[in-house]
Amino acid sequence: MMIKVIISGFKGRMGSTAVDMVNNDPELELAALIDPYTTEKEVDGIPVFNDKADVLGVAADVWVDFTIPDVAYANTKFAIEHNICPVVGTTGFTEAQISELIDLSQSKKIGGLIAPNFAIGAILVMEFAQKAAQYFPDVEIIELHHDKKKDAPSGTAVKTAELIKETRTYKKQGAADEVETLPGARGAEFDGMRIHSVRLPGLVAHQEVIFGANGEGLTLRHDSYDRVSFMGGVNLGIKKVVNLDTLVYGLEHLL
Ligand SMILES: NC(=O)C1=CN([C@@H]2O[C@H](COP(=O)(O)OP(=O)(O)OC[C@H]3O[C@@H](n4cnc5c(N)ncnc54)[C@H](OP(=O)(O)O)[C@@H]3O)[C@@H](O)[C@H]2O)C=CC1
Ligand SMILES: O=C(O)C1=N[C@H](C(=O)O)C[C@H](O)C1
Repeated sequence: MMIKVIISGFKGRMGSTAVDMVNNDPELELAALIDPYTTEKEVDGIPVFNDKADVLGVAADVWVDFTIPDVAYANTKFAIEHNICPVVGTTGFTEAQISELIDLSQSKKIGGLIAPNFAIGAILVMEFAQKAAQYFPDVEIIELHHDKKKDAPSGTAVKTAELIKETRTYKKQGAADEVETLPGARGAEFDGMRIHSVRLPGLVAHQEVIFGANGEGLTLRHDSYDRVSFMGGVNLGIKKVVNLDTLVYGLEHLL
């Protein structure tokens, strides 16, 4: 069965890469493209809309979303309400939003995926970090991204910290009497861990999870050098969600 895909945010860095991925897979077909500002009415015969409500006349199975946080939350809700399975890469969802969307998907029996990172290497780093944190409770996360990124910390860093929290014995890190002589010097705090965000031109998406203990250290690092690194995960997500009856948070649930 051909899977019909809507891509919201199709003119962006990730959305445009996803358009190429769908066009190169004979099992997938573009159903519609969404961007709020474009004046184009179609691209290569695919209808283009400015508003999500306009896609309702289009037959579609999956809604791929690479937009911005507030828009992505409303889009995901809209997709589920209209029986379209969301595959969402947009980051910045709150815990409350994710749990509300999971409940909604279950009440409608609609599959879906919210994945802060679609690259297999990034998923493995999260898994390894979760294991390492059982033995190394002292950990700092450094995420490094291109300087056009709107949200900080990255969704991947937040998800990594959430997974570490599940296995790490709580500890507030650093000296009890440490003082920031420049505010922000110690980064953001998540459950006693620190997360640092670097933004530089030339970078794509990178993350280090650094563990320290008496006389030893362990560093896990992942690099996305190209946005094509995310496309295997997006493709897998599209093909899996159509057979699910719940939304899941994290690509690891589908591997
Ligand atoms: N899960 C993953 O593996 C990955 C996730 N991401 C995440 O994906 C998101 C997008 O990243 P990226 O592609 O780099 O960002 P871009 O800024 O390149 O793309 C976002 C696009 O969404 C458009 N947009 C804004 N509002 C709407 C709307 N209401 N409807 C449809 N489109 C809209 C923007 O238009 P305009 O620019 O005109 O405002 C822009 O074209 C971010 O949240 C990022 O963190 C990124 C990489 C990998
Ligand atoms: O904005 C990006 O580029 C990326 N965003 C995601 C995030 O916030 O974790 C995934 C990846 O790191 C690239």
